[in-house]
Amino acid sequence: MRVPFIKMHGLGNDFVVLDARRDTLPAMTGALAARIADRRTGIGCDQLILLEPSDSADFRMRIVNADGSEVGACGNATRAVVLLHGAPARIETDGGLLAAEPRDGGATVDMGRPRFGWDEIPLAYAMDTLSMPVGWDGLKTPAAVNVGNPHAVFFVPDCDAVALESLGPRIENDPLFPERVNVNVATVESRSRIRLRVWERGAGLTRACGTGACATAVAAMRRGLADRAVEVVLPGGPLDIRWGEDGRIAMTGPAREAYRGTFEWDDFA
Ligand SMILES: N[C@@H](CCC[C@H](N)C(=O)O)C(=O)O
Repeated sequence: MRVPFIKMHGLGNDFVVLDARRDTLPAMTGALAARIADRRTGIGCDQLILLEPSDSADFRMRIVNADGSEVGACGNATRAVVLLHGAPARIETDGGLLAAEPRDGGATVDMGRPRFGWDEIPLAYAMDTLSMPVGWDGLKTPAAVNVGNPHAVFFVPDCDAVALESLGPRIENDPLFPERVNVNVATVESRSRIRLRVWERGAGLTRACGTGACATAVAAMRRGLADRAVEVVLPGGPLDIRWGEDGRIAMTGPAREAYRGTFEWDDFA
């Protein structure tokens, strides 16, 4: 069976989007998604995105990491799919209901309210999540935030100097995080600008992570390091993050369609 796909990205965090609202597709499995995501033998992407019909929203978005794990949130993909939708949309995800609207070649997404309880991250045992009393080599006392998915945020003098390729997978898979974790290293440059690199759970180093930008901005604001509106600059470019008085996070940034194609489902099944 030949299946159409759309290749999209948000600041270089790239996606293969399959639209099962229109095309009837066989069931997606983690192994199949991982084969499609493979950059040498598949189409290649950080996340596979499946759009499906929804009873409670305009459509449902499923998010599968390159390693085949299905997860609750992806900020960059949310901007990409609302751009594709071409109109304001309510989107059902495993991490909650999101409202998003296209804007200037990108989108603004209401990412909802962050959660800070140790069991909501989740962590393996109770501890302070604003300044966790733990460390891995030079990286220590992270903040933990759940924005539909789990994040650990480390504030460091220079995020470009951190060996994230080696520390990222160690922290991601530490038993302290029973559902693994996305690892963020951030440098606060001013009260309105933060530099950020992210080792993503299930995908490794990516050029940008929307939920990572939200988690980092909120952690910096809670620690009194930043104002309620910040520019978070990732290797792929900047995102505008605002944490409203109502507790909800608004993320604004670009998204692009790169190209469209088809593939033979059975080649990957
Ligand atoms: N790229 C994403 C996050 C994708 C999911 C993440 N790797 C996880 O496992 O939670 C973003 O833009 O937020």
